[in-house]
Amino acid sequence: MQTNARDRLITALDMPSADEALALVDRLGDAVSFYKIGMELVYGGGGLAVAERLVKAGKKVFLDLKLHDIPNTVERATAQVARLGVHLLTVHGYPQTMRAAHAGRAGTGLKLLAVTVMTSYDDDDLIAAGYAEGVGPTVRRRADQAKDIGIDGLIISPHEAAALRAALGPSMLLVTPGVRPAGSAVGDQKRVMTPGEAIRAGADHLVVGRPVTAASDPRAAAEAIVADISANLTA
Ligand SMILES: O=c1ccn([C@@H]2O[C@H](COP(=O)(O)O)[C@@H](O)[C@H]2O)c(=O)[nH]1
Repeated sequence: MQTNARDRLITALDMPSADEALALVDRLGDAVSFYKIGMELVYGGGGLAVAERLVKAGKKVFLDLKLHDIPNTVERATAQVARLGVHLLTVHGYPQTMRAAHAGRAGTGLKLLAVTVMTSYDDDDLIAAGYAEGVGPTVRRRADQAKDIGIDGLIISPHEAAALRAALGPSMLLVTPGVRPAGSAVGDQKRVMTPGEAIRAGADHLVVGRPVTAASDPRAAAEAIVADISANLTA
């Protein structure tokens, strides 16, 4: 588990271009030590180069590609991602996919996170997608399967963190998007908590995008989140 409050915050660099992403990184300076790079920046061009540049600059990088394909493709793609030197990679929490990614990262330092149920989903969304069990049991099933396969951590919402921490123990990394500082817009997220609540629930890392990237003063927004994390780590 990470004890440094600043390293608990992962800022999502959801930006359309490498230039805009790097300008934000400059603005955030030492307020942010851990970045998430996802589909927008990768598909917009330059996301993987930004990832390598951040790693060289001493930042931690989480590549949020949410891999899901046939096992051969997932295994080989994971092995390629491991060559970038990033710290974390997401794959969807399906057993076949998780096993393939686990094989693909063998012998590397890359850690894998399994996406359980997207934080923009509630029970009705899952049922509409054909999963009649709802959020809680589906997250738990995927979490247990991930642990059995040897996956390092989970993408969950803060709402599931306390129960999973109790069930899975301290070594499973619990990474929670769906984090909103008090008073900030929830947007398309449905299972949310504040940074302090998420930390108290047992999350290791909080993923925060728009509350930082869309803030008029992103550095101040990041510092306020780190302060909330810090206050609740020591409480
Ligand atoms: O279940 C999930 C999985 C991934 N995400 C990603 O986290 C950030 C959240 O951004 P906000 O702007 O703070 O909502 C974003 O990059 C998502 O792709 C998630 O939200 N939920």
